[in-house]
Amino acid sequence: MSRLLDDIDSPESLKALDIDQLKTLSNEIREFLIDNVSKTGGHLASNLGVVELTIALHYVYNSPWDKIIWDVGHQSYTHKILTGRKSLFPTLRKYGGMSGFPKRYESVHDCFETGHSSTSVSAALGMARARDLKKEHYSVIAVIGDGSISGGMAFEALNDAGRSRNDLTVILNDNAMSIDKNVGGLALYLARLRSSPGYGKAKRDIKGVISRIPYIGDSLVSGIERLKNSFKYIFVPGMLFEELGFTYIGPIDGHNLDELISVLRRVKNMKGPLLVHVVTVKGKGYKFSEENPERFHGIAPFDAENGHEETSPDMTYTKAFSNAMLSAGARDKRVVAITAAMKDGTGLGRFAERYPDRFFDVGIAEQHAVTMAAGMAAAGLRPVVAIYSSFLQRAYDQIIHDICMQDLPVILAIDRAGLVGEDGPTHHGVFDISYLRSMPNMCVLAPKDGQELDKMLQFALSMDGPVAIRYPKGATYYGHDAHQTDIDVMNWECLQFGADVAILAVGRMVGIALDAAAILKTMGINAAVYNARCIKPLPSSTLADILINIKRLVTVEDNIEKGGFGSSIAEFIFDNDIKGVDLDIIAIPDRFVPHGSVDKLLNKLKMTPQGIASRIYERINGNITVRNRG
Ligand SMILES: Cc1ncc(C[n+]2csc(CCOP(=O)(O)OP(=O)(O)O)c2C)c(N)n1
Ligand SMILES: CC(=O)[C@@H](O)[C@H](O)COP(=O)(O)O
Ligand SMILES: [Mg+2]
Repeated sequence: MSRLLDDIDSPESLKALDIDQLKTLSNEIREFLIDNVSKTGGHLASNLGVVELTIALHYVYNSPWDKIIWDVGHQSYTHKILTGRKSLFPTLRKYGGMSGFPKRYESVHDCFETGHSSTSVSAALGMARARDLKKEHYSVIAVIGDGSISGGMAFEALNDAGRSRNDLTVILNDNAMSIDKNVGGLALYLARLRSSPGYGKAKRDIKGVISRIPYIGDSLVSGIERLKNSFKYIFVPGMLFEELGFTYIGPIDGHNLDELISVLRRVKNMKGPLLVHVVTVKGKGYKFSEENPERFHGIAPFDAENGHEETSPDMTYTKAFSNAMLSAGARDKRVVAITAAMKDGTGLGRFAERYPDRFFDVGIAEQHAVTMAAGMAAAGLRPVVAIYSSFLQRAYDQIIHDICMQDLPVILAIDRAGLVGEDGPTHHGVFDISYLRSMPNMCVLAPKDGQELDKMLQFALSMDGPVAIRYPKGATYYGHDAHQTDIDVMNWECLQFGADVAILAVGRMVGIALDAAAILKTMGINAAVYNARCIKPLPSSTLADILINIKRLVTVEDNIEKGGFGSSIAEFIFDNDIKGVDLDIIAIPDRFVPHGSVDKLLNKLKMTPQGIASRIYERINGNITVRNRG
């Protein structure tokens, strides 16, 4: 049977449909999303929740003339379908395939790239101001979730936009969920709006609100009564958003296409900063994701019939951290755990259950999480802030100003360090070594396996200053079975002796370096391999000892080459005026790495055992121009 979806390849083709057809289309899109994401994996629940909203936006507005900005961008799949990318879904998040986030290179309809949360209102206000300065005429719409609107940047932007005279529409997609249940005062406030006993009051006060709208389309200006009757939705005065300077419209049922389209048609003609509050159900239309939106937020391939995911690895670094935190919490009552809306992603779920009083989910607020931890440390607690590497970039200044400058004992547990794979460049955690090692007082550690992670956490909790422990997404390393019970966290571990070259490897790259050394052996090259678990401070006497015997060093790290671990070795050689050393830094090159599986990306970057072995072989044999530009 033919589907309406088969003929939809642009917003124009959508506009040819009537409302009943749009409803049919929304069902077809849901089936399409479930079918495709079950095969590729991806952010299913958020996308199922915005099918009608996305249809209504493209039905009413004229993208790419009008600009639609998707906050985080993880919910942009229907937007991608409606803007001509349906056929690319089998390639979703695969190397060379379609990104899971808006990308300007993919489509003119992706007017602004996202991935990190809470950026859309700032970007939209920027576009609106540019439009007005250039005397152009188009609508700018930011679509932001109830989780993302709680982020500091979103508040800053609302504060600015609310007082501006610029025309701008913020669509608040409220599903009461971040990845987990949404937290904080704003979430409670939105819950009150949703249950809306204030409807009656709103209706009484509507006249006052309308009088504050600077301009309403011609047909409406004439009669407030007519407006009142024709708007089934509500203007609610005296609320937070109104006080900030926005005209608030809502709450609207985000799955009712008639209502959405009629509201957006009117909103399109209104002036000034507007906030349209749309209520949706995360995971809508698929039993398993409605029941369990957390699990279907970002999911690996799964069986669409029963919702079962492909099996995940037994022991990940995240699970090792989770275990280590349970033990740390039992040992020391001063240990507290903080997450910025990533409780399960960072493995803190079990700590939260076991020690609810010592667990803090602050919402999508990395800056606040870090400074709050500094406050806790200053007041005698031992805070562990677990944040993904790329999201921690948000808190760069807070780490310097609030933690390092006061030399406070805050532990940064940095998950998803290195390449994360399918989420791509917005999420790869490849900058943390560079920015953390430049901070005075900061100690930077990287475990090669789960056992070291545990020891590092214990060590960090015994320290009086800041410690960052960075570890990657995925299965822990098992290859090296000679586990030491007495790990000297501040020193490197020699895993293999060899006289021709010393490979100094960091974290996940240790196992890969050992495999590279095995390949080199078959090529007649004896490589020493060191687990460079302490990145800062460098264990200078160990490094100096290595350099007495071996003048050829290769560093291997899953961090950007500029300013990373390899750079610190170059600085050491330079600072100590050590002559005759050949240093090769194998790291992420100076460009953004696309999405794709971690294995595929490492392969492309020639950071696999074979790639590293070949590069070392060629360098030793005279061709020193080989770089990892893959
Ligand atoms: C700066 C930053 N921190 C954390 C995340 C991880 N993250 C992605 S989506 C999400 C929840 C967003 O909730 P909401 O905006 O309500 O969208 P929903 O998933 O409910 O549709 C979080 C915490 C992120 N992308 N960016
Ligand atoms: C959209 C977003 O930022 C998160 O959902 C992220 O994709 C989670 O990554 P993990 O799947 O590695 O937890
Ligand atoms: Mg939400």
